[in-house]
Amino acid sequence: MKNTKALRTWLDDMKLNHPLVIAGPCSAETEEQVLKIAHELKDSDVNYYRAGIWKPRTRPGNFEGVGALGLGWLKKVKEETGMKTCTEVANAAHCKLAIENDVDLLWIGARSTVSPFIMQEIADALAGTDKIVLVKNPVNPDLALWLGGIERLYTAGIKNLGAIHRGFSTYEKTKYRNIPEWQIAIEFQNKFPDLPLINDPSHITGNREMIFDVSQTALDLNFDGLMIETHVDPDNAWSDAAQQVTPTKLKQIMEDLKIRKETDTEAAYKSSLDTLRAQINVVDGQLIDLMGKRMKVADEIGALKKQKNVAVLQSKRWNEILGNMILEGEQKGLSEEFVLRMFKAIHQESINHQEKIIKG
Ligand SMILES: O=C(O)C(=O)C[C@]1(C(=O)O)C=C[C@@H](O)C=C1
Repeated sequence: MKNTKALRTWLDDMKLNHPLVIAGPCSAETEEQVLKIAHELKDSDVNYYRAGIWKPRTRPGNFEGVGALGLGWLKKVKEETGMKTCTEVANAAHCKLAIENDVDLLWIGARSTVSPFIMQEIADALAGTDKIVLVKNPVNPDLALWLGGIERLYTAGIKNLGAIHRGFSTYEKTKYRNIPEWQIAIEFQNKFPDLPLINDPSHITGNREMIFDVSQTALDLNFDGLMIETHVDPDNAWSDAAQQVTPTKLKQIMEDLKIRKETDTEAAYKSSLDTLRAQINVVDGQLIDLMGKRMKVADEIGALKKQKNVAVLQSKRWNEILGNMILEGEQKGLSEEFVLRMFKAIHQESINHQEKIIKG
């Protein structure tokens, strides 16, 4: 699968003057709830009305969705409000039912994207469809697996494709429910700049207070749209209560978000940007130069250790360096997370250099 302009035809054809918006409840609970939310979202920027009817849950015993019954409710949403509809599909039977019931857009959840067998089953079930199909990132931060899933659909003749970035699972507790790892979304765009990419701040944050901030970051990073879970009574939602917003709040978020343009043609802007980018080029060159110098010193330490048969890894010394660098970084406005990541990478390269010498 190659990047082509044709990948974004379905989105371009919508001729939107704002990001694509998908909103609606995490789960369809009752017909009344589904219709009430839909009516409240009818006259807004929302392009597709979402409602999960088959819900993959971490543990058994939780509400797992109303099932096929909800498809009739989505049909009613379309009849009564004119809004297009979408839902998650996770196997061939779901795909068949969703298509039969004229759901307009289907998405594949993170727990399905991880499984090539499931992705192939879904691709075969949807083969040749002109429905829009969006693929959420797998739960683990694996870009190749994400793209591989999309490619299975493409190969099955599904051409109206896109991706949803919903963040990644971690063992450690963070302020996010699923950490965004924005770097993966950036790499995604580098590989497929024309494949529509939607952000799902609801699953990234797990917390309605953080949804605006993550949505703005997504727009600042050129995302094409947002999927935001919306409920008339979020606190009493049957699933994911903490991350849903009310329709009124959603409208406010859409109003407050700043939509950035790709670039600006004004001469003064271009010239200032060129000057600053020239400075960045110089500093980047210095960084590489310094890294090269640091690794030469590491090589010398490696040679010394080889003579005396001393281990490469020296945890005490390394932890001292890390502690000092975090403190120094803080004074220069660098986050602890960044300093840790950077120095862990430097340490690994230093170890690789010394390993070459000690084994040589
Ligand atoms: O100080 C050492 O012993 C080194 O080998 C250097 C260095 C480093 O790159 O700073 C590399 C490996 C050790 O684990 C600790 C530190």
